[in-house]
Amino acid sequence: METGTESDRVHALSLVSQFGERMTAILSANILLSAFLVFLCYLLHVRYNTALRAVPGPLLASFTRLWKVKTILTARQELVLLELHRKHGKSHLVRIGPNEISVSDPGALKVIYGAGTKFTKTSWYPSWSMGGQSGKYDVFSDPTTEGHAASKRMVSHSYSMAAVNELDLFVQRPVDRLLQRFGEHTDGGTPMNLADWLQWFAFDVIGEVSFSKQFGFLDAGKDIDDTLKAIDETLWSGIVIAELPELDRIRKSSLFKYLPVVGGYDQRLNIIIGQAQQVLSERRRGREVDRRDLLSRFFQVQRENPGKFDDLDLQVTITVNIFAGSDTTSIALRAILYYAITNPRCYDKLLLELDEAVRSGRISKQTTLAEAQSLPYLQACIKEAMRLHPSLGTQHTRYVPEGGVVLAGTYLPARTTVGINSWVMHSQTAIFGPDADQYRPERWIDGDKSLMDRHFMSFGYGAHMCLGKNIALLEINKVIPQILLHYHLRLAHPEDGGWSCTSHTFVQQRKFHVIVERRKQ
Ligand code: HEM
Repeated sequence: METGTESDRVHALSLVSQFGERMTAILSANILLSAFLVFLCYLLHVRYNTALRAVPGPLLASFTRLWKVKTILTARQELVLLELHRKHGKSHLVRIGPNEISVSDPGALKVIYGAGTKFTKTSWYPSWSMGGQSGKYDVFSDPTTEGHAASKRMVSHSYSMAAVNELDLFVQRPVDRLLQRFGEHTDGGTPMNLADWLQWFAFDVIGEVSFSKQFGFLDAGKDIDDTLKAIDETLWSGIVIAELPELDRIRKSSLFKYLPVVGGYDQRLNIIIGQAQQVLSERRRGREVDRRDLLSRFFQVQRENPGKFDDLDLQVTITVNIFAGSDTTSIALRAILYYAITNPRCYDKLLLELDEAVRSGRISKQTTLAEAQSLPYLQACIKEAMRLHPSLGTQHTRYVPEGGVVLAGTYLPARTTVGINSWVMHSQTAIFGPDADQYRPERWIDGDKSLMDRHFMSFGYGAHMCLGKNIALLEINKVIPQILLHYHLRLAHPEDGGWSCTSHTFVQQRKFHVIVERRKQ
């Protein structure tokens, strides 16, 4: 009897236990199912409960910003955007994030970026702050209209054409050094990798014009202390943080450095910030310079505006020059030379114009900006290369202001992120002609130049137009004619296209090897 009771109890206990296990399994399944349904509802909400639902684009992009991050990590985001706009051409809008639209409508350019616009820079920008962990904004990273305007007021005069004209000699020094380096590659010398040499040149120029001190890349003929490698890695980390600004908020955490791609961002950024700090302290300690470089102009701004432009302002302004002004310019230089030498008809025509200008005395040995700008075909070649290969591969993103906006016939509510990519705008056949995807400098001579100029975005647009544009143009207009007049260039490896490109923020060209021959003068 007792034994029977015991076995009944064991049986009952086992039933209870089985029941419990089943209930736990059912509950777990229910919780999982509920979580899945909640997640599904969230995704559907993100995808459809918005005015953006009608805008075409990749399905995944409408659910998550990770689509854009993935696209960036493919290293040719501008080509992906180009392809999407080709596919959805009629709409002029492509949804590339749950809350982000890429715009190709030429009419939207003025609306988004034009004078008096209420569109503001997005959370993409602050993570690029050259103040590093101090959080101090520079003129590029400041997302506020007021902050940006105040910084710009302080420094813009130093970048004016009048100021830049005084920088001619600063640029000539690195030009001379570069020409010498070209000479070392002639007479059966090894092909010259212009991807490297033009980057070293552009960095040395920025050193000269900013603080009268070259980085020394042209002398060393190499990336000293892997500085440029560090900058490149910083750009990779920077763009991922810019796309996922949540990461910016945990940058100060001690675990941040262990994250893939973004970890070590500040340490690398500090290499550039450190260079600017060193230059500043050298000058404060009395290093003499006999010329008016940008730093001496910024010191003057500081003296004339006590309390309004402190040392940190000065430091971020110098740092942003290095960051924004070097790679961008070298990319433009590579593009100008690449497209010229790979299009023999244009190359011959350009050389004819340059040789004739020398013969007639229109340009001097150390070509000045004004002289170069008087040569229409050279200017057309510069514009056309910068149109086909803009230095920045990113969208210049802005928030739609209060009240929303109608772009390309679609209403977009306030706080939608919108942007135009210069690669996409420059491919618009309505503006640049049916052969917009071809290199044809003549379009800038026989086409509607004014219309094309109004849609040329390589230097940005409107209030945030590149501050260093005049400096970049000075560099380009001095060095390109001088190289072409002295040396004949041809691709060393035409069979593989002559270069390869990868883009993070900038669309960098690599392995641009050329055979250099001295030209008969
Ligand atoms: C060919 C060379 C260059 C190109 C293609 C270029 C391109 C650009 C573009 C597209 C922007 C606007 C970005 C945006 O709105 O998101 C910009 C802004 C800027 N660039 Fe350049 N840049 C070049 C050279 C330089 C140089 C040489 C400097 C400095 C010495 C410089 C300093 C700046 C600064 C400070 C800004 C921020 C302007 C603002 O937001 O008000 N850039 N640049």
